[in-house]
Amino acid sequence: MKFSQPLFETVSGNWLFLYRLYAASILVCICFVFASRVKLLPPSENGTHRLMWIGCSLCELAFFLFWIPTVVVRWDRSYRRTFKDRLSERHGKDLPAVDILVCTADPVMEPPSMVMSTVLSVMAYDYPPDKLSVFLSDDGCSDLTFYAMLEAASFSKKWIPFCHKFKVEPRSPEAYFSSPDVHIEDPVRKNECNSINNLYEEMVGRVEAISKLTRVPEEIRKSHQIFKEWDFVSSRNDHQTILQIVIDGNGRDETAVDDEGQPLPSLVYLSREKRPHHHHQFKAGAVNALIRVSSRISNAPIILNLDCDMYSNNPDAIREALCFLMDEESGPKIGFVQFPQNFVNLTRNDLYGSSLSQICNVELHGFDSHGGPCFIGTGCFHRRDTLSGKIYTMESREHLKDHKHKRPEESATVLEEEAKRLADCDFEYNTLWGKEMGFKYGALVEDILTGLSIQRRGWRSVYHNPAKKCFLGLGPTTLLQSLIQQKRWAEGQCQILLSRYFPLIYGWGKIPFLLQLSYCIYSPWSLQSIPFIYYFVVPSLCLLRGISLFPEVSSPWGLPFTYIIFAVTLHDAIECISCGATLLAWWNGQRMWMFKRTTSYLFALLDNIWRIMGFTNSAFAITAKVTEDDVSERYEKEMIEFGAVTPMFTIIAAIALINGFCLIGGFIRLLMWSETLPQLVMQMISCASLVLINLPVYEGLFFRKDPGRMPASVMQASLTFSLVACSLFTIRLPV
Ligand SMILES: O=c1ccn([C@@H]2O[C@H](COP(=O)(O)OP(=O)(O)O[C@H]3O[C@H](CO)[C@@H](O)[C@H](O)[C@H]3O)[C@@H](O)[C@H]2O)c(=O)[nH]1
Ligand SMILES: [Mn+2]
Repeated sequence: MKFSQPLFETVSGNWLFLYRLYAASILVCICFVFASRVKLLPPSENGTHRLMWIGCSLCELAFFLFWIPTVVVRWDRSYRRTFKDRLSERHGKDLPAVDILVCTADPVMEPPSMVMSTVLSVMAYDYPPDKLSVFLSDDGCSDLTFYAMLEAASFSKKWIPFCHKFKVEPRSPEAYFSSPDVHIEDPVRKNECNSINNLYEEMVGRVEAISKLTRVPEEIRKSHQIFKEWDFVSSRNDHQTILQIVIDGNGRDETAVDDEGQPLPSLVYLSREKRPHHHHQFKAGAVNALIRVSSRISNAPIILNLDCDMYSNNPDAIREALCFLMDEESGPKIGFVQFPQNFVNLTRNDLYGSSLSQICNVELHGFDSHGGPCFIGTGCFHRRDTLSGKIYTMESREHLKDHKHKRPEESATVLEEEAKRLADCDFEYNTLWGKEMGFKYGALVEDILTGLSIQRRGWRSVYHNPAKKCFLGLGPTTLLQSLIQQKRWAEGQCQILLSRYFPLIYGWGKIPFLLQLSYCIYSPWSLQSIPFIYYFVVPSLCLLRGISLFPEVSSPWGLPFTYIIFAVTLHDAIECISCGATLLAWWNGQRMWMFKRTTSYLFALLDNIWRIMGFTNSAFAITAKVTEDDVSERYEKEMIEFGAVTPMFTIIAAIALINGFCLIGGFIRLLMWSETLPQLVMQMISCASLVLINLPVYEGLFFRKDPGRMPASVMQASLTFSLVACSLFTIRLPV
């Protein structure tokens, strides 16, 4: 047979038997823990003690339930490898067209110069330019962002041929010119590089200068009709659709060529209509408008979805994805190919645990082995069919190479007029958009929900994590930003958990059972807040009164507890380090893990309760991609940024202080009644580790002088709260 060789291969993970052995041993110990909880239950005359004990047992039951899906995703893991040479041999330049959809939403938090670099990085893919179209959705409806696209369009005429000629990498000009180690020997290249660098700097200078004004200056507005549209914009949430084909590329317009005479990719700017009475559905709404607009303008069978900060770091990424989608055998069933999210702006020890490294390097591989990764919003190639609601069946199987792609013949002006209507508010009324078609509405993690529903329609997905990172973006750079992002994710997951889309119900009989269980690793995030807060506070408080909540450490009943804590911690550290993190990064990750559970997840839960009771609506808080200079200086130095007044920090500080007081109180007690030591050792250790991990919090409260310290009001509130809690607990409630 001619095409007997596949375009990719799948291998299973190594060392899995060790993991399974470890998981089994934990399971056995969990059984003993539960047995000891029942066996050693304090008698009913010890009211408080009994109550606290039962509380601990319930928490442990919850931990056990949360733990199950983490084992499921680690049980088996798939790794993929592609054969791009076979793809080129077989298909040459006869490759499918690709539409790249980029979303931006705020010219201040997402600077136009950054968006410009992302757009340029994908325009410069090693891919036939007549097959590439880039669509930018601007939810900020900013004429500055539009102006940046005009600049990007003219710069692309130089940038793209330069990239192709010298095989430049990465293809984001911002990333390329900022990396200090561009040793170039070749004098011709050096010259060209310098002159392009100058052009780039000038362009960024212009864009940034204009960004400082609130409006694009008159002389520029005069040169482009389209700027008149902004005269009708009342606000970013109340305006008509603005759509412009900035480059009518792909060989349609003879003048749309680069400096070497090669056709340019198309570039389209869209700001969809928004009206106060109409729910715009955040990113999902923006992407759906882009899907429709792109279907009219270029209608490529493949769609790449990107956040505006996620630039392409690998010029071959499209071919990587095509090795799956175009595979003769399994290709037609693959609905989407997900790449990991990687970040360029992390500190060495990943201060805010933003790297997602365990999710991307372990868990998603587990998803993949159970039927396919979830969709994580960015860095993902979809078949257009999956986003138009199509169901996968053996009869409807279509090979991409047989796909007949027809580019519209109409002029750009006609296309603009027609496509514009597709982005109007009322276009979606009484349609299946947001339900069966496009990205799904109704959850702040529209990506997870969308991916799940695609898989439910019979498609499978593939997770591809090649050594050369394909997409690089920006993670949050302050503690508060990070906690707010985590809150949005947990809130979205909770929305899914409480809806009919809960994977165990929605996916029942439609997707593999293990995949359903894998999804449950993230759904209960917000619910985790309650038992963890209990566990971080109550056992420590109990030290003050000498109430023992764990078996004696030296007794046989104490052994399973010690083993679980020791083994779980060790496994987590090993896993984290094997994903490339430093030991300190792991430690920072533990702290963030705790902060998230006590604040982000708690507020996500509360917001969901408010929402169900009808008080609030959920909102998508965008993560800022820029930071003030002094803040980013502290970030570089890995000093945690506490300088904001927020209930989140009050909770963090209060828990740290309670544990600090309890540790001191516990010591004093032990000095007086040393015979109670064996019963309290475990609580002392847990309290001491909490104090240890919270050291930067005490520093922020009492020792730092810089603006990143805890604000005085947060300190007062948390001190009052923790003192009251500790004294109330010590004074009365007889045991
Ligand atoms: O009303 C909105 C809000 C956001 N965005 C865009 O959505 C993207 C993601 O927003 P960001 O603030 O960077 O959020 P993250 O938490 O980093 O995003 C992650 O989580 C989101 C779900 O919460 C997914 O949609 C994203 O793809 C995923 O990268 C950005 O390009 C925004 O411009 C819009 O287009 N319209
Ligand atoms: Mn982001």
